[in-house]
Amino acid sequence: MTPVFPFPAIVGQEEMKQALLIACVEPRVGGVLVFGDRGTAKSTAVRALAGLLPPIETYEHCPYNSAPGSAPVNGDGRSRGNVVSKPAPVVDLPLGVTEDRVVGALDIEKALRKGEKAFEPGLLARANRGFLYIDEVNLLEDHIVDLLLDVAATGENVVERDGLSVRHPAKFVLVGSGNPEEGELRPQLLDRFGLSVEVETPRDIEMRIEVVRRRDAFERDPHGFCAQWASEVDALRTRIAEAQGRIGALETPEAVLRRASEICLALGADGLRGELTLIRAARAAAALNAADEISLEHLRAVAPAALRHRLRRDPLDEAGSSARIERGLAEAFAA
Ligand SMILES: Nc1ncnc2c1ncn2[C@@H]1O[C@H](COP(=O)(O)OP(=O)(O)OP(=O)(O)O)[C@@H](O)[C@H]1O
Repeated sequence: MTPVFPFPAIVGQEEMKQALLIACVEPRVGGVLVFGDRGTAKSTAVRALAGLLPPIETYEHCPYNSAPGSAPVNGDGRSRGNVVSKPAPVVDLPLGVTEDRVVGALDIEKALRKGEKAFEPGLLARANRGFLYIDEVNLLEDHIVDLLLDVAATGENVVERDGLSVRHPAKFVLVGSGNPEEGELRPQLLDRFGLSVEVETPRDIEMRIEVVRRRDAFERDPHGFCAQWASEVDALRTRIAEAQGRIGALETPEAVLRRASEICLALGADGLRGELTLIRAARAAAALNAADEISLEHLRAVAPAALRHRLRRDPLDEAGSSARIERGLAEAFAA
């Protein structure tokens, strides 16, 4: 099997990498949106994520990636096989996918052949305990995005139709990428993604050369290239695992809570998802930095990703939401 391009070998694109790491450490931040130019390592980064998460223990033939010792989903009597260790799943959701394929449906073949009412699990089952990736999420039908966001928020897929009543765990981090020139997401959907990052084609010539050099080295000898990066991948994997262990004990000082609300008020963010995400993301950033508590610096570092998609459009401000956030943050932190 050809290995995937290693995460730490991605040149630059720091905000995207940081947002994905935060989602690994704290999946409750909600999904991550990665919008920007084509060919800027968006899908490369998502595929590399699997290599950063600890493998999952599950049953060999379990389509839901159930944890060992858990009861079979809906009392399914099929043999699940032995417990094995598998890489955390990264499941692609293709455009034009049907709702049946996403949530699962009645197994027609079984229904016709044996008259049995069995459930054929969908992509949400396969993504359990991993990542669900939608390239060109802005081109996906709204009702599918809506459904995915619901399941991502609850961690459970409930199917009630065709005489079926099935409920199974579907805990995954949703990552959507797209190019805004090809269409935008409705604001209602935007707001329900936890973090949103912008990726741009690097203008720095050294950076561009480094991208080509690394990609070329990877394509010539994928195994050799991955071996060269193995210690960095290991170090990052350990950092994530340690952050996951540390995050529950992190304190949130009053000053940080207050500043988060002040920033959201000053920027006019809609609703309170902004504050909630800001604090969760800052806590994950602090855990990744092995800090004892969340600081104002952590808050500042994650604020653009947590808030840029939650600002009301201002038709008179041509600078765009990223520039508005930077201005707002500069004012909030100058105080
Ligand atoms: N910063 C980078 N570091 C390493 N490789 C990069 C970088 N930017 C682009 N690449 C390389 O460019 C190619 C295209 O990247 P990728 O397929 O991830 O793009 P994408 O952003 O998902 O684009 P699209 O939206 O068109 O699918 C890959 O071979 C990838 O390795």
